[in-house]
Amino acid sequence: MKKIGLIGAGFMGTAATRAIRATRPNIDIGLAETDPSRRLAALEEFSASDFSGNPQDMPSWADVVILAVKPKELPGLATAIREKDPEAFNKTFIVSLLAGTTVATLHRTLGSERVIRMMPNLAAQISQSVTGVAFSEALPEESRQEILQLFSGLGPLLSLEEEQIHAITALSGSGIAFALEFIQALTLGGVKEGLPYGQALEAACGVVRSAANLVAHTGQHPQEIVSQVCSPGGTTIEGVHTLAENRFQAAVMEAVTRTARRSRELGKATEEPGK
Ligand SMILES: NC(=O)C1=CN([C@@H]2O[C@H](COP(=O)(O)OP(=O)(O)OC[C@H]3O[C@@H](n4cnc5c(N)ncnc54)[C@H](OP(=O)(O)O)[C@@H]3O)[C@@H](O)[C@H]2O)C=CC1
Ligand SMILES: O=C(O)[C@@H]1CCC=N1
Repeated sequence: MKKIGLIGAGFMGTAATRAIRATRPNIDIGLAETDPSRRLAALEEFSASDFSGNPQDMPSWADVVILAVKPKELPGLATAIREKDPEAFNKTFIVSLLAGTTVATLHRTLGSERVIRMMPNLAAQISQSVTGVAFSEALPEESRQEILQLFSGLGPLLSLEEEQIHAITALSGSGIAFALEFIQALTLGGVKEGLPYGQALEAACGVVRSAANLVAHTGQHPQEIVSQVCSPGGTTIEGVHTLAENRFQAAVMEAVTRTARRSRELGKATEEPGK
């Protein structure tokens, strides 16, 4: 695969394209973007070909087209392209990053079965996204492997049943924001206790990074490590008690559940545009 097309050079499309370019420096990139300043920035960053005025020509040019517009933009975009070339989307593989939008909706809206759903997060741009992948059943194994290889620069790719994409959206696509909220809260706590903001932020980032690394390197259950930190009658148990009193785990679990629910709602809305 030598050419990729990007429709929607916003936060996520750009992050994914950066990751692919990092592993394949010689790949050709084409893009279509309606926002003029984003278009210029992305054309420059990727030395890309501009398909913004003729997006219907992108699918026959690119080996893979990455769809990275907001879910509500999909019907208008697909109609505009298919009015000019009804077979456009059959000429390439389509990787959709759209939250909620199902493979079945993509089939129907694009008129092609050569579709793949991916749910990355913004850490793709540093090759550290945990990305859920669900393939159209019509896609042969060889094509699946080629796609996984092409997108390997985003970070770990998890092949999932399509229904599980809602969960990975909540945990990873959106979940990175929850982790960042925690980092910010930890930082502000440090500031309240007298640390300068910069040092508190550095400490908070370091602690969260090291906690994740400890779980990965030791293979221990997080709760086991927590119990090693909590000296009887010591400092940590005070903080752990405070988190429990404030229903910290329940709040995070509820955030994941409601986010997954919203992903399902977006899926329904793109199934039945206008609702
Ligand atoms: N942000 C994230 O962390 C993640 C996002 N996603 C998914 O990625 C998709 C993009 O999200 P995100 O990057 O945040 O959104 P952005 O709004 O940052 O980017 C989308 C871009 O697409 C442009 N656009 C809209 N319509 C068209 C069109 N017809 N042709 C070309 N360009 C168009 C928009 O321009 P304009 O502003 O002019 O409309 C905008 O610049 C969404 O579907 C989202 O669900 C998935 C995982 C994580
Ligand atoms: O908030 C959103 O809808 C998108 C999808 C996952 C992350 N951002």
